[in-house]
Amino acid sequence: MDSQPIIPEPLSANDKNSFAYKTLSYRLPIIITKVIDLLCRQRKQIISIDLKLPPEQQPEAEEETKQLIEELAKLKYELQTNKSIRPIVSSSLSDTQAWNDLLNEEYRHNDNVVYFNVSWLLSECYFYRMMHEIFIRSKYFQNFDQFFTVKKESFELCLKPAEKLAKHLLMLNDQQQSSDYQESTFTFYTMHSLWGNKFDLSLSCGERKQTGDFDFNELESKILVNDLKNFWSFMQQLLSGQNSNNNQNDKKSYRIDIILDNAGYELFTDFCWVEAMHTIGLLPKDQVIVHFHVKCMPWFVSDTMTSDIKWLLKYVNDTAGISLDLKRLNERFNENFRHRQWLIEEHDFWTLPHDYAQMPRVAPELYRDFCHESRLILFKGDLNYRKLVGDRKWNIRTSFKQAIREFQPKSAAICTLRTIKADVVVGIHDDPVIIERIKQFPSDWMEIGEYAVINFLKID
Ligand SMILES: O=P(O)(O)OC[C@H]1O[C@](O)(CO)[C@@H](O)[C@@H]1O
Repeated sequence: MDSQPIIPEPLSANDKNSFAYKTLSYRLPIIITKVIDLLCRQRKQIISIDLKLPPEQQPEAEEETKQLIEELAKLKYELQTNKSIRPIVSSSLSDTQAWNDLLNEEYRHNDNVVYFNVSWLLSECYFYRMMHEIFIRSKYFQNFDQFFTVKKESFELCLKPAEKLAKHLLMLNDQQQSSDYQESTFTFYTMHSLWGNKFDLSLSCGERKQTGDFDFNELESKILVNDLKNFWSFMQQLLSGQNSNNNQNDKKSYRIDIILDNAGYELFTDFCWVEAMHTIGLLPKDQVIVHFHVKCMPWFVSDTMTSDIKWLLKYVNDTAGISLDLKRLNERFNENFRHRQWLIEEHDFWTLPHDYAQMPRVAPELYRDFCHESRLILFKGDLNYRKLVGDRKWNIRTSFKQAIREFQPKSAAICTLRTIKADVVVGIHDDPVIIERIKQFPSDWMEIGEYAVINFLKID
């Protein structure tokens, strides 16, 4: 009899030794306290500068902040006292039905649906969704992004490395397309995009700690699964496949998808990755369309929304004192969007707590596009990785292919670039050297964002 692979249970804060437990007990309360604090201290600036409300509406909006603070404090209390996770009642958002469907499913299987007794994915996503609900229900704060200030300040701290990278990119030689040159450039920009994932502001509870200066030689040994070579071979095949197609009418005939993670410096490195690949001829601009997938609400503190992309482009363009190189590169990004070579896509799926193995069932149109239209799906960051592998208690030796289960888009390659910030990792080969090394790591090595994985998979 064929034995089915055993699917381990999801991570949950019901385990007091888990990072999920720490997250719900300590990190999320700190994050929401900072939002409350922001509304207390900066409500006047938020109302007049961020929301640009006319003077006659400002007193009423200021009054409304009291209500918001009360509701945020209540949400924090409900989390800390392990209250029930209830259906979403009054939202005007398009994801409400999907949320309530999945919660109803949860009530059927679980007779105690409270924060510390559901999967970590469900409790953490629900928390951010309910925080957003508070603002959505308000009169004046519906478009307020409670994390905008920290995202903005975090990028401002990285201007120097951004300028340096821009300078490098502008000097790339678009004529010199030898394979060695392409490979070393590909590696350099992939490393930037990978380690750019350290710029998440949720792990640091909103503290801006990173500076952007990375020593890639030193960091190489911290990449525990490194499928970069396979990723590189695929990029070459992609190009040669296109080149062998002599039919000029087939130009612009393929797309790639990047499931973005954090705004600010990580987003900038992601744009640099694509622009560098365009420049050295690996992703020729006249043949590829890049779909950037963003979140449609403030999410896990620093996740990218459409407004963050617009802010970045405008900020670099408008701010005096920023280097000419960075401004010129930014103009190229702008042009890519203007010419629709780069597209921004929003979908509710990315802010639902679903494991990506459920995508074929719950977001069939998205999955269909991935299967039929896309050549490469690049997943950035920790949360995307958690969702790909179902946020389950996998043995670290489990293969990536097994861990992603039903998420197997035919014809597209999948790549993840992730710094490890949650206690789930797969694909660590039985290499005794790596296993020995891991034994020497600090006990919280999966929680600190100091180690990384690059998984690459092409399903044929
Ligand atoms: O921005 P990323 O890389 O998805 O990280 C998200 C963060 O959220 C969590 O997944 C949960 O809080 C952390 O483990 C991680 O720090």
